[in-house]
Amino acid sequence: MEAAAPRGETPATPVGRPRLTVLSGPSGVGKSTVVAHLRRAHPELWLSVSATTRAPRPGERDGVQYFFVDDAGFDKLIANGELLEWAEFAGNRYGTPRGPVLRRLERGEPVLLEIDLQGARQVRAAMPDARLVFLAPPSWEELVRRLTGRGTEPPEVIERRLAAARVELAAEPEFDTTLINTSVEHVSAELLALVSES
Ligand SMILES: Nc1ncnc2c1ncn2[C@@H]1O[C@H](COP(=O)(O)OP(=O)(O)OP(=O)(O)O)[C@@H](O)[C@H]1O
Ligand SMILES: Nc1nc2c(ncn2[C@@H]2O[C@H](COP(=O)(O)O)[C@@H](O)[C@H]2O)c(=O)[nH]1
Repeated sequence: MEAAAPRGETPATPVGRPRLTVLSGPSGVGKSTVVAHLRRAHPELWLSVSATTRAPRPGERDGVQYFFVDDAGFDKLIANGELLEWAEFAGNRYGTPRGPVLRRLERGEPVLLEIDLQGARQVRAAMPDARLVFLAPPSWEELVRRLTGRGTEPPEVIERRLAAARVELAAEPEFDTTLINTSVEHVSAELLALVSES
């Protein structure tokens, strides 16, 4: 839900100004699937490409899904202040390159980030105007089915991701809006409406 500005105060985001939307939610809920569906229909919608120390999955390409870097490369990004936010998630580090995000916001273009809960919290602290959207599964059983069915992680990594998922699900009230990913088509349309509205 959107917090109303206290009486007599200007809302944090002036009407008509595009802003930063953060999509978060437990691993396997369908964030990438929903964003990919949305961007097939709206290729003009810009999604930040994160840096990560995770190894590429089959089919993933450097600079497309992620910028794949080693630990030393990630350390350098942090040391140089090049990340808007970063977090360790299930044994790997992930971070949002700061420059491209700020340049687009300065040009008045909407920005979409797909990041974990820790990152969402950092963005909220740094950019209070950001809209935080939580993507929730229809049920815990369905989340486990999706994460396992994706077939991209070994069982011990799935366990770590499910442990993180319990923490992320408990943090849902921190978000401005919750969307339930029952249907990719339906939830993509809901997300588009949120990203497009100012
Ligand atoms: N609405 C849906 N109904 C059924 N399956 C879905 C739905 N949305 C996504 N999936 C499937 O769930 C699996 C996980 O989706 P996806 O990889 O997009 O999740 P994610 O939230 O991006 O995960 P991660 O945070 O680990 O990157 C995929 O196999 C995808 O096809
Ligand atoms: N805090 C950040 N989290 C990020 C970023 N990019 C992706 N993520 C999140 O990491 C997990 C795992 O992703 P996966 O591709 O290994 O499945 C997931 O929740 C992503 O949303 C980032 O830049 N910062």
